[in-house]
Amino acid sequence: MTSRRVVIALGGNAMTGPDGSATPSAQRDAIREAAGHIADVVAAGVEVVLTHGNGPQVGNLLVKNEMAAHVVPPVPLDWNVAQTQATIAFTVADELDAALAARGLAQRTAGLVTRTLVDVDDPGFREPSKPVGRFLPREEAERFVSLGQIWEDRGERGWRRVVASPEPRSVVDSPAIHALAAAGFVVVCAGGGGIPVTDDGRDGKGLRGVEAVIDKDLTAAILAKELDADTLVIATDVPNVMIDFGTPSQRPLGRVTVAELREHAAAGQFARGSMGPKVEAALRFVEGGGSRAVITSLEHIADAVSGDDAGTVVTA
Ligand SMILES: Nc1ncnc2c1ncn2[C@@H]1O[C@H](COP(=O)(O)OP(=O)(O)O)[C@@H](O)[C@H]1O
Ligand SMILES: NC(=O)OP(=O)(O)O
Repeated sequence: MTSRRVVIALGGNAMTGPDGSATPSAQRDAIREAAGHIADVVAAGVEVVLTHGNGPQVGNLLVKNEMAAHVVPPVPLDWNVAQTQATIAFTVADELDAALAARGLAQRTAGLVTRTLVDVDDPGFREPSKPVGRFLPREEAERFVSLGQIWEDRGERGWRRVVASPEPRSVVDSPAIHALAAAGFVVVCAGGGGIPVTDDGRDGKGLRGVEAVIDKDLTAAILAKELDADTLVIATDVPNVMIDFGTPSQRPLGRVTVAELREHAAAGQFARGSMGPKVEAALRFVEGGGSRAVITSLEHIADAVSGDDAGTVVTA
């Protein structure tokens, strides 16, 4: 099977190196590796629209802002999201253009600063849930909690700061993404779930950025639907979604229907803040009329696009 248009969502694991370090060189190396796999998909004749996470990067920018607040004016979180889109998109463009050229392809990459519409009264503003930035040991995290920040125990790797994360409603810049893809560009867009904007409370004066970080997998599901993609690929660091993850009875899910996967989700199989949103995004895309969604690791994405034998494949 060959797909006409595919949306690929790159997870943080694919962009920051094996230990989660977000140094420029670790990011560059990880993106170079990802670019090779994405170029293989393009080389198979598929139109690719690429989106990506920004959790580590936006959390780090937030810290820089706060630390330098007495020296230069701090900027709001939505500005930080925009800045991560720019940095990641240009890095992906460099690496992907090189990988495309190495495969003899004339196609080029275009990055687009992208806004995502959210509701101003979304409960996600009142109950922060999106993990960003670095992991810290509990004692260090508690120091920041005492300063008013919200941190959460993320298990083995330590504690992580969480910020507001409203539900994405629509991707404001979808028409521009569609135009660039139709013109033959591999488009990098809606990074970090998109810059959250609302159209409420401005008396018809247009959109306004709001301080939050949207889940990129949930935005990817909307983007794939709005672009009429036939497949949504969510690329992370595990080849399959697992049932009973991390226990002796763990087993990989291969092909699965939305009804089966909804049952597993309702039974609490998928962790909030990691596999949970990926599964939810896959379900929403297929339930919304998309033909299939695949959750798999980077090295399997070309196989996941060309057939049904790689990764966890969700169909109606
Ligand atoms: N049921 C599950 N099946 C597979 N992986 C799971 C499951 N539950 C939690 N995970 C964890 O989810 C991780 C992927 O989520 P996350 O780290 O947020 O990905 P990314 O940064 O690539 O978007 C895996 O590395 C794995 O540790
Ligand atoms: N914005 C977002 O979902 O980023 P991560 O995928 O890096 O968590």
